[in-house]
Amino acid sequence: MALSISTSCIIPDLQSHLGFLHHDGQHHSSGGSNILHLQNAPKSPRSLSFLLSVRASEVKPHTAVQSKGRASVSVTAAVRHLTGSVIRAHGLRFAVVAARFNEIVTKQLLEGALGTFKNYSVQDEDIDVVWVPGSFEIGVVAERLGKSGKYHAILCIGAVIRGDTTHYDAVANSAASGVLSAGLNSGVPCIFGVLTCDNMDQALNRAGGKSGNKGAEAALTAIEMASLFEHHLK
Ligand SMILES: Nc1c(NC[C@H](O)[C@H](O)[C@H](O)CO)[nH]c(=O)[nH]c1=O
Ligand SMILES: CC(=O)[C@@H](O)COP(=O)(O)O
Repeated sequence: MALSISTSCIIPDLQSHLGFLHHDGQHHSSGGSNILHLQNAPKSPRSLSFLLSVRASEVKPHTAVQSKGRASVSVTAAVRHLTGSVIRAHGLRFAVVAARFNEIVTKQLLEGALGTFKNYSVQDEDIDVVWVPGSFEIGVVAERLGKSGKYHAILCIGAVIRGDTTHYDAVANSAASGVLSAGLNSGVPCIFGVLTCDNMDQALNRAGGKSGNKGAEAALTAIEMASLFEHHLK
C-alpha cells in the first residue's frame, strides 16, 4: 500500500504510536485503512501532540524525513519521468535498413523517414542507409549495425504484401521478430517500420498516401528512442 505524507512532524517515539483511522473515524492500533494518522501519546514530555494526516491512497517513493531541531520536514522526492526528446536529435546517428522488395513502396517510406530526420535536425552525415533484398533480411543486418556501436538507433523499413500463399505470414512474422531480436541482442533501439498489408493499395496509402507515411512516423520514433537511450539511460 502506498502512503504519501502531506505534512510531517515525526518524533522518534512516535513509531510506537502508529495508528490508523478507519473510514469509520475510529482510531485503531493496526489494520489497513485509507488514512494513516500518526498521533503521539500526549503525556510524553518529549512529544508534541499533533496529528499527521497521511493519505493512504498514495506514497511517493524515497520519502525522507529531515530533522531540524524539534521540527521535522518530510521531503518526498518527486517521481522522475524519463522521456526521449525529439528536439535533441543533433549529433545522434542513425542507420536505416531498407528492403528493396516492393521498392515502389519502400522508396517512399524511406523518403518520408529522411524528411523527418531533416526536419528534426539530424545531419545527413549522421545517417547511413543499408539496402537488403527483402524484409526477411532486415533483422540480421539491423543486429549487426546495432552491435557496431556506431548508431544511436536503427530504423527498419520494408513492405510485406500478401500474395496467394501463406508466405506472407512467414515473411511478416520473421521481419517483426528479427527487428525485435536485433534490438534486444544489440541493446540499440531497432524501430519496426515494416508495412504488413493485404494489398498494394493499403501499402501505398501508408507510404505517403491518405494514411500518411509510416516511414516518417517510424523515424520520429527512432529519434525519441535514440534520445531516451543517449540522454537518460546511459
Ligand atoms: N514477399 C515479400 C518479400 N519476400 C522476400 C523475403 O523478404 C526474402 O527476401 C526472401 O524470402 C529471401 O530470404 N519480402 C518483402 O519485403 N516483402 C514481400 O512482400
Ligand atoms: C509476402 C510474400 O512473400 C508474397 O508477396 C509472396 O506472394 P505469393 O504468396 O503469391 O507467393
